[in-house]
Amino acid sequence: MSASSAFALDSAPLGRPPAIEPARDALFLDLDGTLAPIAATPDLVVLPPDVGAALVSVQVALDGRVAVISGRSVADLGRLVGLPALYLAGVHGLERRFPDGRAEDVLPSAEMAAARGRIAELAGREPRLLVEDKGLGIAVHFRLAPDLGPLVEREVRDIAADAGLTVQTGKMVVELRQPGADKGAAVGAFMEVPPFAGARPIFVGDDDTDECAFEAVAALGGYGVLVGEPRVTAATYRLDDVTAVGRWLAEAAR
Ligand SMILES: O=P(O)(O)OC[C@H]1O[C@H](O[C@H]2O[C@H](CO)[C@@H](O)[C@H](O)[C@H]2O)[C@H](O)[C@@H](O)[C@@H]1O
Repeated sequence: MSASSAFALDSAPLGRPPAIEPARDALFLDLDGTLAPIAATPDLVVLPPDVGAALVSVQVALDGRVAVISGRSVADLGRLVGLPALYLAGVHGLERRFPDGRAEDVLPSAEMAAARGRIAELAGREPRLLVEDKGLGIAVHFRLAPDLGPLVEREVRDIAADAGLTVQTGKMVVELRQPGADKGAAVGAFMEVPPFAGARPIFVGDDDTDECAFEAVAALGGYGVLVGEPRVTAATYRLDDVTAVGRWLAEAAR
């Protein structure tokens, strides 16, 4: 995050975002921790029914200018969200999907294939770790073994440095992914084409990986909404939790 966009929390607490303006806004939404509460493992996550309903209504209200931008793979997002008309970016922006089925993905690299073997070796040594292979990225989850966090971070950083890959830290997870995109770039790419071009972008997210997207929307004349506890962030507003996100989305559709 650039120093100019970081907020000193004690001097500038973030307020609730204003109402979405359906004729003007485009929405970019993170999934875990934003549209769905954090769970012990990725496969236990479900979209709360009220959030799912709000997502459908806001998509109609905004004439389709709604995208989910996540660290998960687009295949996983499709399964979790199940809305065919939704725009998707997966693996932190390395994959993009359009409602007409078009795909814009970074090509898999040999470096990623080599790193996969070393991650498997780490997981073999530490069976309490959970490895989520997303193709263009691999997440090593230590939520079920928090004491392994420092070891995971050290080893994943070593593997990434050797292979020229990118490290992404998150909530009880360290991820390795191919370079070439991030969530900010994914937002920027969607904003260049219809139906997003010309709209005011809003990004809603909870995690470290969302900060570059908060910066991207601010640079395009929009704003970011941080979900969760106050912290230093490039977002302009804040909502407490997934329930508050669902309510705020539902208000736009009334
Ligand atoms: O960009 P997001 O949609 O927020 O995805 C970020 C990562 O989310 C998932 O992991 C996180 O959520 C899990 C389920 O609540 C939780 O068990 C884990 O500890 C969190 O890190 C997902 O599994 C990752 O692939 C995403 O990159």
